Amino acid sequence: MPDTIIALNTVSKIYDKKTVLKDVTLSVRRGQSIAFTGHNGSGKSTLLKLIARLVTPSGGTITAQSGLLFHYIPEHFPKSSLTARQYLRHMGSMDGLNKDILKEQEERLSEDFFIQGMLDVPMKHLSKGTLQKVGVIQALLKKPDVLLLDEPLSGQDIESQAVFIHKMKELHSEGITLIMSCHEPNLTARISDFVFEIEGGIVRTADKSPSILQRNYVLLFDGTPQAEIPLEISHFTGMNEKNQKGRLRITASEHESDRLLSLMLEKGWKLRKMYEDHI
Ligand SMILES: Nc1ncnc2c1ncn2[C@@H]1O[C@H](COP(=O)(O)OP(=O)(O)OP(=O)(O)O)[C@@H](O)[C@H]1O
Repeated sequence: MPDTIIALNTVSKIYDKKTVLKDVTLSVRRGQSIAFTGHNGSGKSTLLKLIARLVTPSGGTITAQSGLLFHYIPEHFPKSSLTARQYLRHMGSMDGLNKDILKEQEERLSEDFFIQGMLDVPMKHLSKGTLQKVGVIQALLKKPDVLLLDEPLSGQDIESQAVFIHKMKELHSEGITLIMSCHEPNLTARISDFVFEIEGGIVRTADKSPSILQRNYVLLFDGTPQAEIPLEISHFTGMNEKNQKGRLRITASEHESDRLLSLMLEKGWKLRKMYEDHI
């Protein structure tokens, strides 16, 4: 296939005589966003590690276009005494970034993920969700061609998930190839072009249910002193008036919610809560 950058051909992985993955054949094209779902222990992490070349297959072949920069974000980070800032500076300089660019990237990305206040805390004291954000920030200091993420949404609160989904969509639109594992089918449906399910060592395509894609969400925003209501959102039907506490409640379709979130964050609002509208 012309745009194929990674190809797995009848790949298997056996651990201690147990077959975890069997005859996996799939190809990944440049710029695709792919998710693997499956029960605990089904082999999602193993498949990501095989693609990242962190483990070797027991059978079959994995080929990748030469010169691609891969970044892999594990599900669990080692607990380190380094602060997040020290870790990011160290990893960024290993990536060959100069000090000024590194500082600018670190500031911008930590703002995007709302972790500015935690950059000087030793990583051993950070929560799983915050460590995952540090991992994503590190992976984006120098943009990779392929970003592999193991369970990036687990351990994140709803606000962080929304920010994360927004960021992944942005990276996808920039042409970065995204390959992730995820437990949450409604979240994978929002980020991924293709969802694969792993069961009994077999990898097969899973349906992206259309009903998932037509949900409505209620978004509650807190205003900051500079917050303004973006002109572009005047057509949103479920919008109430800014109340005395400077809060705003807006209902948006699944399709519109990412753009709405992006516009509101740009205009100085903070997402307080987001939930599915069942009415
Ligand atoms: N290094 C290893 N040595 C032996 N067995 C392993 C090793 N790594 C993974 N396994 C086994 O392979 C199977 C698949 O593990 P894997 O971590 O890939 O699953 P997963 O789908 O990512 O699970 P989870 O959703 O819990 O993260 C499990 O039975 C696991 O115990």
